[in-house]
Amino acid sequence: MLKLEALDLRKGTFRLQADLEIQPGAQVAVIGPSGAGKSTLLEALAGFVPPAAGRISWQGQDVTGQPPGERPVAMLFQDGNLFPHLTVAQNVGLGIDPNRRLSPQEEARVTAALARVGLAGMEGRKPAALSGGQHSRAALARVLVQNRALLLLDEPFAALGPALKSEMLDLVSEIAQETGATLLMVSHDPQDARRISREVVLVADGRAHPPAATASILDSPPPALRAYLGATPDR
Ligand SMILES: Nc1ncnc2c1ncn2[C@@H]1O[C@H](COP(=O)(O)OP(=O)(O)OP(=O)(O)O)[C@@H](O)[C@H]1O
Repeated sequence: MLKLEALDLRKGTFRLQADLEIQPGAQVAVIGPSGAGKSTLLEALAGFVPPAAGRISWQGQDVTGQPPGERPVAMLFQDGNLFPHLTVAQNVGLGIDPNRRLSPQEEARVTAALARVGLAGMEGRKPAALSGGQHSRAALARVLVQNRALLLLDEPFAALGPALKSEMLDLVSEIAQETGATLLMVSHDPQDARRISREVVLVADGRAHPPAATASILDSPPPALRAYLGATPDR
């Protein structure tokens, strides 16, 4: 499991604390008011924000001091971050080797990942020749080839229209189930949480709270979430 013990994260005067556990294979939505620390939490899990105190462990192994590349973590960002001068296959290959020197087996992994996300035959295209949804799929393939146990998604599909977003969420959820990966997804849309997550980590009031059942937290939100949800078109 993913275990955060007395974790204390700082960014300037901002402070976020966390004491929680997430079971392997869980698909958890991370929700909370703007500026509450959702991205900070994911950045700390990925190794980009060294904690001021506390411990992060995965399957009993302390990863608190591990550099990002050595953690069992792959992260998908909102803009997908594809390099415009590289082909789709080259962009995905970066997930395996930043220098893009791939063995034939690794090339085959890239091809398989592209097929899995519905981009078979588009290996040689440049990102400019992809639609928004295809862009997201390529970015997801790059995460897939990394074969990491923890997938962190920071509002990855916010720029897509509702139908496309639902399609991508379902694809991510299916892939996570197939690979057994544990999924943490920041979202501003409660419907995203309802769609793929049975559990929610609420980040509010300086704390990332232990996972709670999605339906119960969204149906009767705690005060810290109520005002924020009131502004969203959930109900
Ligand atoms: N470099 C920094 N120095 C000081 N404070 C920072 C820095 N970066 C972010 N913060 C503050 O840290 C807090 C948490 O930011 P974070 O991006 O994690 O929030 P969030 O919940 O992801 O917000 P949003 O939903 O708006 O994306 C915010 O109040 C922000 O102003």
